[in-house]
Amino acid sequence: MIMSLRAPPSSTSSSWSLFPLCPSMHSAFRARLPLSVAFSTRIVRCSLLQDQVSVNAGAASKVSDRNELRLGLPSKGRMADDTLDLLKDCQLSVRKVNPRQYVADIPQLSNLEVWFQRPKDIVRKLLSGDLDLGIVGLDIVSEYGQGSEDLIIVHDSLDFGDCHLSIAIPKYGIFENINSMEELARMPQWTADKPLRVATGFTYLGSKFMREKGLKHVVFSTADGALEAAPAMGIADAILDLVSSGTTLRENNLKEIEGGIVLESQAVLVASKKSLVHRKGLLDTTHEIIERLEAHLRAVGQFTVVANMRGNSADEVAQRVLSQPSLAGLQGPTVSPVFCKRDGEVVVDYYAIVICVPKKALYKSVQQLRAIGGSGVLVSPLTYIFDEETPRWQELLGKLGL
Ligand SMILES: Nc1ncnc2c1ncn2[C@@H]1O[C@H](COP(=O)(O)OP(=O)(O)OP(=O)(O)O)[C@@H](O)[C@H]1O
Ligand SMILES: O=P(O)(O)OC[C@H]1O[C@H](OP(=O)(O)OP(=O)(O)O)[C@H](O)[C@@H]1O
Ligand SMILES: [Mg+2]
Repeated sequence: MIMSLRAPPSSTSSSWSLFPLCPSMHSAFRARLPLSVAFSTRIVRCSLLQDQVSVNAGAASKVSDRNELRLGLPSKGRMADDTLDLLKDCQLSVRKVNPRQYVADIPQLSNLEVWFQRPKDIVRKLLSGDLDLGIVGLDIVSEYGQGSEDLIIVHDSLDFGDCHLSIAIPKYGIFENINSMEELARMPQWTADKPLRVATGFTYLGSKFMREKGLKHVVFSTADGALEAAPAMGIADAILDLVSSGTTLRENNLKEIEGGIVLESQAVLVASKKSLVHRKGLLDTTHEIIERLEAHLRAVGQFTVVANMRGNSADEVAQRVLSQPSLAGLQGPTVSPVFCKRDGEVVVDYYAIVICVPKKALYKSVQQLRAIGGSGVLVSPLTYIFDEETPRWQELLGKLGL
């Protein structure tokens, strides 16, 4: 059964009504089975006929007195493997005894427990104080964090899980000539009695976005996957879902529209602010994780290039190298004399230059090196670039007021 979220009468209220939505029984259920959901607290109360059911979706946010630090990682789904691969590349391999065990550790980080959880539960548990750090998509942080000030994005671009959250509508029928959010909002079809039906797993972001775009009459239905089928099944008019290659939309005769992107997302490292401030050792561990992530992620896009160059002095060679736009390196070239023996004497005819070059600019850099007399160009991958203090660490301290 699909559940539907209906906007409250007042657009400023954070309360929504949740109705079971089954095409044939929708209105009957709507009239008889109201369920009220208060998203602003972590307690979800459902009143179903006479029964009172109370579900505690997480303890009130507090810093518990446990000593171990806790990092939440996705237990399944497309992010799970990429997250473990990234940590491994940062020399932070996760040691997991067996695949069904949900707790693990990272030998390099003592006193840190790794807990495998579904991405949305990672965010919930950060808010409830049961986790301190987590790696999930920004989409999940934004949807389930609901703008909480207790969540701090420590690293905002881990370079995987790239996608965007976007509105999509059918290419056919009444939507054939609709190509922007403004046009969608102006359609006369959407009224209080017959609102635009949007299928999504992102009801918090969706309702906020629709309000911002001026769509007053909207009703959301949720499902756990394959949302792209909803319009063709007659269950929804539009969908709000993640898009990466666009293939799923195309294959289901749906299109994105101008102004319809709610959020650009990729994997992020997120932390509980309370934990960072109060939990002993967490700030140091977070610093180490940021440094390792940055060192790896900066290196991924770069090659080390070594070349020999004839010259009269290191200064003169440096001048030549710096005259080329693609050869500046990180801070400038390292230029070292190459000593060789001629007629019994040690002489310097050549200088070795070492620079870092963005992978995308490699061929251009080799051409520029040759143009200024470079030869014997050696190219090798870079594993880590540890710079001076990372800007992200300074930013984090700023956000914590430290
Ligand atoms: N098509 C996509 N391309 C890239 N990243 C995506 C895509 N879809 C989702 N993501 C990112 O991966 C995260 C996990 O997605 P999701 O929970 O859908 O995993 P999954 O592998 O599809 O498993 P599930 O079966 O639970 O849907 C999302 O929150 C989002 O950040
Ligand atoms: O733009 P694309 O590259 O086609 O990717 C988009 C699809 O990927 C995700 O679905 P997923 O594969 O996770 O399946 P699901 O709906 O079962 O979660 C997302 O929900 C879209 O359906
Ligand atoms: Mg999915």
